[in-house]
Amino acid sequence: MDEDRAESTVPSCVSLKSDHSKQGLIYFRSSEEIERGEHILSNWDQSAPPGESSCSQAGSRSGDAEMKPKQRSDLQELIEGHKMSLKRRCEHVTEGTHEAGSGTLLNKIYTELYIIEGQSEEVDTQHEVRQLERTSKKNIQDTPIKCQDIFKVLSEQQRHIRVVLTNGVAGVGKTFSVQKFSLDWAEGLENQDISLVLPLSCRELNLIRDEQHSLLSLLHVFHPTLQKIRAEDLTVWKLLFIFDGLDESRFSLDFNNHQVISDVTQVSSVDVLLVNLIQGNLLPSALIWITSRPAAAYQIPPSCVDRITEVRGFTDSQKEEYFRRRFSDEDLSKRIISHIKASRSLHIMCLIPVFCWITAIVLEDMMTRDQRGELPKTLTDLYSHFLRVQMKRKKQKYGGKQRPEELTEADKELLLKLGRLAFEHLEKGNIMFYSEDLERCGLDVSEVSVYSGVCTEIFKREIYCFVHLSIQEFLAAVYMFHRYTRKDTAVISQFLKYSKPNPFSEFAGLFTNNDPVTSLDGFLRRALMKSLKSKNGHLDLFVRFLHGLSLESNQRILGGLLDQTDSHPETIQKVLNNLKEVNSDKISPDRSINIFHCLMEMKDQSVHQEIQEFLKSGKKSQRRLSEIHCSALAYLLQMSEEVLDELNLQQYNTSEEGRRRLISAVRNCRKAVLSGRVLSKSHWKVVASAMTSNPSHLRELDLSNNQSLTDADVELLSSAMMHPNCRLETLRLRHCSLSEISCGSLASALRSNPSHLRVLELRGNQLKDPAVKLLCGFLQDPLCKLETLSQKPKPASLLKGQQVEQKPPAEKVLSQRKWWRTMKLAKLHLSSRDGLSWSCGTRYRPEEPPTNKLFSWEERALNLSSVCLSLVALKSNLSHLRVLDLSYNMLEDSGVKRLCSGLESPNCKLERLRLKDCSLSEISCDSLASALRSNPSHLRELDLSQNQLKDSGVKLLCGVLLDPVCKLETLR
Ligand SMILES: Nc1ncnc2c1ncn2[C@@H]1O[C@H](COP(=O)(O)OP(=O)(O)OP(=O)(O)O)[C@@H](O)[C@H]1O
Repeated sequence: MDEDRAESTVPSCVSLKSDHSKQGLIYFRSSEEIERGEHILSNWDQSAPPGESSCSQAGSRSGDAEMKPKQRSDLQELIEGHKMSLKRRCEHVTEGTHEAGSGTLLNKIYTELYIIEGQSEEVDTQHEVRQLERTSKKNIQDTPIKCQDIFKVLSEQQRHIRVVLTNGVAGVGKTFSVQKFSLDWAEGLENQDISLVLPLSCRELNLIRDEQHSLLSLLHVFHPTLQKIRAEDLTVWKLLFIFDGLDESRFSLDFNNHQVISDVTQVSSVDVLLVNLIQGNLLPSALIWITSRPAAAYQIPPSCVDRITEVRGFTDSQKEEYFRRRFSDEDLSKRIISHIKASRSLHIMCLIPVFCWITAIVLEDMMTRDQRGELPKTLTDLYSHFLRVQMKRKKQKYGGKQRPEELTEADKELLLKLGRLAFEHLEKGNIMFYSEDLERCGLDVSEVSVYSGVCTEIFKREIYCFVHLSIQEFLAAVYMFHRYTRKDTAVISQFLKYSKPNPFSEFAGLFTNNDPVTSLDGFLRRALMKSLKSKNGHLDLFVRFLHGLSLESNQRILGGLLDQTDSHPETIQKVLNNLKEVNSDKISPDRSINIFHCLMEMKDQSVHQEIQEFLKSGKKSQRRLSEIHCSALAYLLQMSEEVLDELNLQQYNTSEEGRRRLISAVRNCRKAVLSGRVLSKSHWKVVASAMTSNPSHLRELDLSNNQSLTDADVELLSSAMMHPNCRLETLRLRHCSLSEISCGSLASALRSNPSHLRVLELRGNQLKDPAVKLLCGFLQDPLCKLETLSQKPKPASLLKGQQVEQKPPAEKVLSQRKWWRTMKLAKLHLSSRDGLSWSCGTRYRPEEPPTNKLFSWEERALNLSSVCLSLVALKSNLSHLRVLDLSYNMLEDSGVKRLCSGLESPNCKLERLRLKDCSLSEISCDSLASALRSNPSHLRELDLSQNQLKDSGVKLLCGVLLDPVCKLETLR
């Protein structure tokens, strides 16, 4: 691929530009092709479907009419010449393993990719490998789209698609898709309504980022076959510009503040031309396709994009097809496929095509030449073999006296320099580097290219980066492990510096003056701790490899690159024990899962087997699980094809830390009960990611009794609720001490995404009026179909009496004011909600008797809110409220009077009203009587028991009962 790309790099283009005789060669084509070109051009001119492109209608005809026959045939020749050139560039791919110039045919190895419309969340913030582990399952809700249909309108809802943004992690097949699309077009197979497909790699555009160009001259530079194209041709043709690899661009796109350019001959910088093209100022009818790794895609404002797609890599069947296509030897491909299927981590990783390529290289080499060796089962095995095969190829290519497996000192030096580069940039989170960076690590750019057997396969051109992040991580681990074996204290302590000399730390003594280098188990333990503290997991794979490299068997594969270490069985056992016992409190459960992966890299299967047995056994709650068991279980549950019905942390017999480690499994369950735990931000982040993942299975979440839930945590969960992927229907937040700020967050979530949440339980939160008022906001939603509005009863004795009477007059005034404020709110908010059980009162719990004044004051405030909420529901013209139970609340007569204004509303369909023990007097009976008379048709049950109604009050009610229209059946 790189060799083919070279044809389009500036140096080669420049030489073609200055030597026009070469163009004659390039433009050579057969007469059939010219004929076909004529046909295509006239076809497009006359029959482009209406609405496909404004330029294809108006522009082409006017241009066509004015065109002289000679001009026309020149243009057709130009298009045909471009097609031939593009075909030549795209039909071969060089995947690194091939000798220069002998690329494989793209069509031979190209395997259909799984591309979807839309994109998954999180992809940019999480480590890509772990991301893949999670997204490896196909989502039935995804809309797959074929590469060649990327600009096609596929449903009636869609309008003309002009700008497409395709996301995808490194090595997932974005460039291959671009190449396949271009080849199919150039061969006349697909998308023939497009006159010119113009791929422009962002990596190559970097080379002219300091130059000034017009769009026309830019095309001349990168597509020399189009030298003769004129400005007016560009405006009448249907063009497709493909900007491949936005993440590699070194220019920044400013969509807000830039020079507006609408003329293809106007000169400016590349970034300005790009922005104008994307915004449609320049060639508004041209189609634009941008591909990018997700982390860079944010540069394009969503308003400019008509369709987002994501290349997800290979599905399980596509993985198999890849290997079948790759090897003509059927038996070999069968053996490779069955080996991959037998190893879960390899199988998951093969979701990424570039990983399939690495696997194919290694397994082909081992299965065809080296029949004796054990086939790789872990990632460290595989990557060690990958490096070995690369070195072997280099030897075969350049010759040498020693056996291909043996490394010369120069080889070792080069690999370790590469390792240093990989390591230093990994620490900084960099995946791309420039020649200055190479030089800093003692790497000479020309030296790198001489070692093409190793380096051209590892590096891409121009800007340097490793073919895949995992290769960078592997080389970095090799480097760090080598430093460890050489007792390089400076580098090691620099790396592990976060917990340097603390005499009380668990690592005390590891770095003493007398013994400056740690033991293997101490070194690995500290590296693990460092990776566990990483926010985004950028050292996860690196530390997995470090553990894998501690095994002698892996060191051997690398043919003397690493000095043998103190890896005798006792030390290894110590490392394994450390992994099983490491304390990862306050660490993200996702990070903790990596501890289990480290065990697997060290080929310790015990924990995995024990958890498999645990899953098979029926007595799950009896078996005691250690923390590492919990991480393994969390991983297996998360990866399971089956979605778990319920994850209830309380049901597992383990420590608190063990329970916290299980939280990652929340991503693959329908109901999660995480109540009563002390959880930190990292845990809530996992819950939020479960709510927003694609697909999100979570329907019910019980977080009750989580006193550690902060406002920031509620905000995090609320914004997850606003996410379009979130399908949460029930959220229980009982006794979480929610503040007004938290209620504000919840309210805005409910308002912005009202369609899924049916049940919100806030009981026991001592919410005050302002908090309830905030929550009232979501009742405005016309979709809301509230059916039950209830406050949990509390013993009357606790609310009656002195506390209320003791309330100072000032508080009473305040209460009145609050009341009126909320009353106003009631007029504003007309709403209802289906199936939503609303409880916002405090529930009496014997262990917390409300003895202080504040408690009763809060109770009172709550009652006011309850009345308001009731009014809102009762008066709503969409009201579905049938049962209203406000028993045991200090409503008093004034509260009932206001409530009755709701009952009198013609919209009110209330059937049961319960006002038991609400401190009501005969005055309330008067209000209720007139309400019942004015709206007598619905109320069937009225409970006024345990109130001081007196005879006069009962008499008033009896008057209503005599009314023939009264439907009241039960009066208590
Ligand atoms: N559809 C495919 N069929 C066969 N092999 C593929 C396919 N897609 C990708 N590959 C393999 O994966 C490698 C990487 O693919 P590609 O360069 O297209 O990835 P990318 O998404 O552009 O990555 P990056 O973001 O790193 O540029 C290719 O060199 C090839 O070996």
